[in-house]
Amino acid sequence: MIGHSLLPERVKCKYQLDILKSQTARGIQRVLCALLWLTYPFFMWIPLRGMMCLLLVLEPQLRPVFRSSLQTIHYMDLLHDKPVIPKSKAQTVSELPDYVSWLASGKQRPPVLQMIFVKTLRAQLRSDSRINSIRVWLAYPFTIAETCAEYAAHSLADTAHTWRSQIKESLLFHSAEEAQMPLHIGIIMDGNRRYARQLGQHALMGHAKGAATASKVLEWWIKYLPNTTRYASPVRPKYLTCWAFSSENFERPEDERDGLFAMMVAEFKSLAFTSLIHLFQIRIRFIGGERNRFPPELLETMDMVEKTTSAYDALFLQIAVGYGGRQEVVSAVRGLMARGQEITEQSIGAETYCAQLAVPPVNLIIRTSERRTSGFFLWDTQAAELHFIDKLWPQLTERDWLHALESFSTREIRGGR
Ligand SMILES: CC(C)=CCC/C(C)=C/CC/C(C)=C/COP(=O)(O)OP(=O)(O)O
Repeated sequence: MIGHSLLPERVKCKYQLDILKSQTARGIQRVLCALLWLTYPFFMWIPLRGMMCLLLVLEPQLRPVFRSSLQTIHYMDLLHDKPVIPKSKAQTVSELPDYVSWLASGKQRPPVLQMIFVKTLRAQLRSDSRINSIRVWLAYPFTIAETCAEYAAHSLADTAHTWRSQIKESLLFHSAEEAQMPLHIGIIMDGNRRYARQLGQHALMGHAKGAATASKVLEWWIKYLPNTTRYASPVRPKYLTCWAFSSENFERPEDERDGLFAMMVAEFKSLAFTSLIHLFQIRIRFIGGERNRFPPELLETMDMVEKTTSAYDALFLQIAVGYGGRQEVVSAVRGLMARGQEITEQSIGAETYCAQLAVPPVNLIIRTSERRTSGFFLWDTQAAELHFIDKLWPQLTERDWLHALESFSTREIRGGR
């Protein structure tokens, strides 16, 4: 429990995370939860709606107890002991179903019982008469059956998917020669809003799903890194850069922008407490400009994450926020002019974010949903290979990631020679 030891004492005792260490306590906890969820519809006759809404609001706080994973810290604002909820103007009762969807759109698929609860509650919140409430109650067994069937189908699909990936992985990485792998991968995450729009949801729901995909990508990056745990040859540092927020994104509607800021705070804090980061000694750094346009809380969080991982040097994760390719070149040139230095290819090249952080130029850019680079590492991508995926970012799968690596491994890279 690496992440657990990093949590502040105040948080550890308040959220009783140590209960998760005991198998028996966890078992009892689960039985109690199951009893609660199963008996809850029978209390329908009592005006429980208010209490259920309260439960919903408390849910992010209860999540650490219900979920046996430190990923739960994901939505917690650890510094202030409160759940992180995307800000939306005047949250009224009529908007609660959206909030329910947001809760259900966490990083991982919620446990089956919780899902049944969310579905029933959503139907109840929509029911405007006693007759409709009774209908929801009568439909309860069907909701259970439907959700269980959905979960079974998902588990089967997941198993098939894992097998497929494992076969593909063994073909790629266990061949006689070592596969040609990119040293530095750059990712442009695109399509979150379109994904939400397709589902008739708020843009922030798309971003929440996008953030979940970003953490899966981190896992895949590590999982398929050759020369780490599986290979005997010496470990070479590897680099991953994710473009999370561009200079243009500042112009998004206020509620979306503020929601994105809140989500980034939660995501970045969660990164600092993710075991993977500490196990694989990943150093996290933020690149980009226009820091004065970010809220102080986000700046503090970025600072905290950089400090927490500053001693690591095995793998390097760069997160671009407030980044624009032209802005990067302009600020490099301005820096040179301010110091009275000559403007040459070499001098500009030495001023880019990559050069400043001693990160090699990008070898592979992966972008979803669009076929352009939008100025991503304008200066440092001259020799980069491009891989476009015709899917929206939240739809990216492990198979797509493997396919990108496989495609890179088969390219003939001559670097202009
Ligand atoms: C840990 C980590 C890296 C977290 C990042 C959080 C995250 C997912 C940020 C992405 C935000 C963004 C502007 C995506 C682009 O989709 P879009 O809104 O432009 O979608 P559209 O093309 O459909 O409009």
